[in-house]
Amino acid sequence: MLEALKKNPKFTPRRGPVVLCILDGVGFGKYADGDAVLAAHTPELDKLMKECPMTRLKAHGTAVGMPSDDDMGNSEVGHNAIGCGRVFSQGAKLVEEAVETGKLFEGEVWKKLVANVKEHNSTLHFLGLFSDGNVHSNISHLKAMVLEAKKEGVKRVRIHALLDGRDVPETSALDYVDPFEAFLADINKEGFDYRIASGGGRMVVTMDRYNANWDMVRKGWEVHVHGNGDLYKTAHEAIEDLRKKTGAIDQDLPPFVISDDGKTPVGAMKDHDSVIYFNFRGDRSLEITKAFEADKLDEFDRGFRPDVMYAGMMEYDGDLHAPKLYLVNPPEIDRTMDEYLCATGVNQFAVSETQKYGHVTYFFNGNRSDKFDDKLDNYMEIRSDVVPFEQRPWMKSAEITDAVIEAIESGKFRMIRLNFPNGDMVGHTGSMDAVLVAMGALDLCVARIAEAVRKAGGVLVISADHGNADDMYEHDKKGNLKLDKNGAPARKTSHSLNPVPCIVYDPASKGEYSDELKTGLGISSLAATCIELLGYEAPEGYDPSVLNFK
Ligand SMILES: O=C(O)[C@@H](CO)OP(=O)(O)O
Ligand SMILES: [Mn+2]
Ligand SMILES: [Mn+2]
Repeated sequence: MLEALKKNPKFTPRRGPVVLCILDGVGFGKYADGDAVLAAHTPELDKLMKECPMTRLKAHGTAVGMPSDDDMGNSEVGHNAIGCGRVFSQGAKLVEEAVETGKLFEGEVWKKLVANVKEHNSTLHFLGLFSDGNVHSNISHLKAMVLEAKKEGVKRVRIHALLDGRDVPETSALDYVDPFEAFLADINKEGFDYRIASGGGRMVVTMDRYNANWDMVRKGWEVHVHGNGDLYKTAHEAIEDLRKKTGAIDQDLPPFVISDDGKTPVGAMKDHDSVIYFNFRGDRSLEITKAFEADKLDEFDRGFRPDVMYAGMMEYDGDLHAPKLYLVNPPEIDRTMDEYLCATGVNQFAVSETQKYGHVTYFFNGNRSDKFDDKLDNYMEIRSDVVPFEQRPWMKSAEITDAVIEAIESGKFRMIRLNFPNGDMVGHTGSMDAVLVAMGALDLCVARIAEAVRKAGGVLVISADHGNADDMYEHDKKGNLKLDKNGAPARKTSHSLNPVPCIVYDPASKGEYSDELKTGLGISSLAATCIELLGYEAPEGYDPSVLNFK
């Protein structure tokens, strides 16, 4: 148990709660073209930004523990940093180091997985997100593992490729598949049998999160494990054909299976195979991990369940200890703000809809699914619709707002945190028109929350975990707008490298801190900011708050 937080002598807390509102994927754009945050009708946000103390926070690259400042931010690293008030080297960086130093291959788990296939003359399978987005995975880690498998004499490797187009350009799958096929062909010249065996778009198969839509996992299981699905000779052919048939962008392409003879899948899993799920990020790894590991599974009927040795790239959940075997230790994120507030007896409320529910709970608490205190931690999930979000860009923003206002008015909670997914989830669809509606809906919700905070005599901190809606069009390295084949702006579905706002709306302020907030900080400063506004001193080692006390 942590020690209780110390009272901050410079600040007496307000009568009402501190409300931390995370606008997922809402940053300050670099280019006016495609900046839906700038273009949308958002009178409330505009007013708050003009009238309240405000600063910009870094939300990408090394400011959130990514390997370099060329890496965009994402929800995991963002909410980890916001929730624990410090920056830890994150999965992308830890795995990169483990691969580069060779530590990954010296570990017990790698050795066991390889020994297993050598002993049984069975197959080593790799399953994961097939891109270099560095949000969930990096294909360079896969390549290094494939080369090491070859070096260690593994005869047969099968790769199950989840197509991205969400952390990388929306129709870039062949830019990864074609060179990889050439890479495998070179290995096979030396007498090995290494193949891509199945795949599908990441928003259709396997990578569901927070129990939003288990049918995605069932569909993935069918093609990766059983080899049941539409058969193609190569992944290249599958992608081209499925694009033609559906018009879908990569993340939404249907599943496919590779077969040489049009009957037998090349990579169905068998007893004694080894399986590595090579994504390092946990939210979209936990369900497929459960499908492989659980003795009893209620979510879908697995049919034949081969007795495989399964390992993840990382431990995805520190409370569930899932998966049982993993290759790289996760960051040791401790002393989170939620845990400190529990130790101090502060009643907390966290809410979002399904798509981001784990962001304000599991990610916020350092990738732990349990509460720190059953009484003081109050979490609410509002079920997300299972629809393409460009068709419902308002998502559940009104319902989240209702819940937040009820929590404020109840007077039960000193600290309230929420996540509005719209800027991000709609941003990922690439639809500018839908994002404009999403931002308009958010603005109405922010106005309602601000009013409730004012009435309750509380403080509202508005910020974000990374950008997305602020960068809806592709630009080249010189900053010129890229056009698609029809001459329209090329749509961008991924996150951005942009900073995010930090607005402090404190209508009951007595002027204890300056209107000029600190500059040059990252989103890890939000924890200390909230803790100070609650009337406590930030714990040792926390990154500084944005407040300049007088
Ligand atoms: O949808 C996701 O999994 C990621 C993008 O890969 O987005 P976020 O980090 O905002 O959750
Ligand atoms: Mn996010
Ligand atoms: Mn996102």
